[in-house]
Amino acid sequence: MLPTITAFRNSPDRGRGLARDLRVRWALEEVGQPYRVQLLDFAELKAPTHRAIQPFGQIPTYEDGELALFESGAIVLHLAERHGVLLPQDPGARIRAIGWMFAALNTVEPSVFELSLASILDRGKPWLADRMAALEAQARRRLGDLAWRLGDAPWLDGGFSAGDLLMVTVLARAEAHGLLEGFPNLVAYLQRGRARPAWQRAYQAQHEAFLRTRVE
Ligand SMILES: N[C@@H](CCC(=O)N[C@@H](CSCc1ccc([N+](=O)[O-])cc1)C(=O)NCC(=O)O)C(=O)O
Repeated sequence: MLPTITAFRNSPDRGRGLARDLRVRWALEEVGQPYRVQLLDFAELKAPTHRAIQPFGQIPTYEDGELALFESGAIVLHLAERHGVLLPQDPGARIRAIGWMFAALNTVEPSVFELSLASILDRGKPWLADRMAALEAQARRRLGDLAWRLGDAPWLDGGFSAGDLLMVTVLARAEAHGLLEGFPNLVAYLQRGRARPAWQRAYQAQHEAFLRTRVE
């Protein structure tokens, strides 16, 4: 029985590769694990059956036999550990790579996601412009720190790791907000991630699911 993930039916990102199942699809492709996808609409997301696995009523989830996981970062970590890929064997390098997973999800992504949220929740509010300016400045501070640390290196710490996989997906959202302007090394890093055949297979699969299920 193949592992099964959940993803959006008729994704609100309109196939732009921003929904968080992409990072799980990418990790599955990197470790060479075939998988099934259960596409959910918003009502199914919030149904008790789905909430039994994902208490917040979101995608993605990952099921494999008795194992049921939520949190895209945890699923990527599980796949990396189970398949012995995406994380170095050396204990010090391994925990540093896991540290970059946390940095992607806990330090960089929040400032970028906050911008996405404000542009939706505060749309039309008189304070939107000021709030977006403040959020953009905060996000660009984080991205500037990341750009400085990455420098001209191909990946964040040695070879490509699960930390890079998550960071690349965070930068894709930053790019969608125009936040990578002025950070050419982050643009190159993002493109390097997207050039990986596993990313391309993952994106193609997610995009095809959108095209099959989109409602105009
Ligand atoms: N921390 C969780 C967060 C998962 C999450 O945010 N899931 C979102 C989809 S990916 C985030 C996302 C949403 C929308 C777009 N978009 O472009 O429209 C892009 C990404 C979801 O299910 N949202 C439905 C809900 O919360 O009710 C994880 O990493 O797994």
